[in-house]
Amino acid sequence: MALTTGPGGGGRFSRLAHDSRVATRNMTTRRSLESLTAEPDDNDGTQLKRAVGATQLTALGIGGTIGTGIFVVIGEGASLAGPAVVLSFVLAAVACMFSALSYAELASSIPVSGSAYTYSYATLGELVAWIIGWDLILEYGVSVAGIAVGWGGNLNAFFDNAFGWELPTAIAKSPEDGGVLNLPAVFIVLAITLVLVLGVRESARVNLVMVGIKMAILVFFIIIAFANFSSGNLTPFAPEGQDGVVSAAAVIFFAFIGFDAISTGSEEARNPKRDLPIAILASLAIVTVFYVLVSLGAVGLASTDQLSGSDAPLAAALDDGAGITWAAALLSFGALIAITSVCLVILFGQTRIFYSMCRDGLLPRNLARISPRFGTPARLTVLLGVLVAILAALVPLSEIVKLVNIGTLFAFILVNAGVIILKYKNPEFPRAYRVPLNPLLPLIGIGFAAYLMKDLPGETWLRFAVWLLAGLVIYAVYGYRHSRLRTEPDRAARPVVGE
Ligand SMILES: NC(=[NH2+])NCCC[C@H](N)C(=O)O
Repeated sequence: MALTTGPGGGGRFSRLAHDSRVATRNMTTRRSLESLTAEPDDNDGTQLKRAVGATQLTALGIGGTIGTGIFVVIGEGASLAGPAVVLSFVLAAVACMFSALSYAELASSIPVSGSAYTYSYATLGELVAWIIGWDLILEYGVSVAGIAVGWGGNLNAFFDNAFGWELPTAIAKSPEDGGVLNLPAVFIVLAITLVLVLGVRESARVNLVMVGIKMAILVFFIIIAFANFSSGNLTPFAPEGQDGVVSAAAVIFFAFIGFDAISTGSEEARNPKRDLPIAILASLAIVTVFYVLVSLGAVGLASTDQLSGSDAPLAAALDDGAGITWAAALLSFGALIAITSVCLVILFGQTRIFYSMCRDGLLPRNLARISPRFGTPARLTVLLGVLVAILAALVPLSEIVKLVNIGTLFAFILVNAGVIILKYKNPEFPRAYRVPLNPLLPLIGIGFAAYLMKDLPGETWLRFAVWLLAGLVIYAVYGYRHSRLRTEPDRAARPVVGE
């Protein structure tokens, strides 16, 4: 699976064999679709094994998705929407569905790693590719910081429920939440960074086990919740009305991000054209069923105040709501495992995307150098790990969630646009899976993403604008001039390894 091989994967290097016709000095320079998808013409010994089937890809999607959102962010959703947070989950799922169709089409048609960054290099040109790559750094890198903060909250819930003891606030919360720094969040990020540097051989089977634990814990929660369901908790159902439901959906959206990470495993898929669409759509469907049942159980088990006042709302629902402390301890332990796996998958995905951008020359290429000792891009992994750890130490979760959401919704818009562009500009390009009713469904996908984006607060928009602006400046002073597609058209396809 994605994590069993070196980042960037070897196969794509040769597959990106450069098409010199596109090497114009132009920011709309595109990679040709044919060169992206052609079979490799040389063998450098790093060809990824196409060994992963639909089930394991689906597990990768679920593995990268179920985590902080359902275990933690549900609390903020409940504070915005009340028990109607269940409807927010449904709304966020529907919004994702349309974009998932577009991801399915692009992932099956351009089954190389790099996800939306690669797709937009092919369909929308280099400038847009850079913007989306920079945006994906936000989506992946920054979200790992958020996920780590959620991990810390569940660690404390576990200590509390299992031993009746908690880490002091000063070292367990960000300054904005009344602490000094969030040490558990730093710990988990650095631990995962270390594992990634050492060369994580996270096999598809190990991922399957983690996903199994996650799902078992959630089934356990659903059973206990429905057995202790008290319908009195459901009133008033939607205290903030429709606005509350939509604002909560814009935040809850975070829980659904991750099915897109399947596209980073594209190169390892045995039968990408068939299996990628299946895995993307199936994992979203399975996750949705779980989320709706879990959120319904949670709002039946505990009051809105109990859910929204906790760093680990599901554990709090079992403890404060139903008074079953041992179940709360078990749940927070399960949450730790669940969130660890999301963290690992997403930080890995981040190093892979960053690596692709370095390799393409849009970021410094020497950062992408592979450590001969570990066989991983150690330098880049440590750099990213340290940056993410600093962020995790200081920033409160709810800020990170909103920033990640706006970035991801923006990526969804570009992916939907890519599908529409592919239909008109490259109509004859072979596609194994096509979004039905193109351009209608991708347009609906864009509409939903914009709808949720507009519900995020003004300061989130401001932070996002600053992020994009910083990205444009970096592209202007660095990426535009160092892009390999432009500077070394003939070598752009080669790996950085051994340089
Ligand atoms: N590509 C990403 N940003 N993934 C973040 C996944 C977050 C995940 N859905 C969670 O609730 O924990």
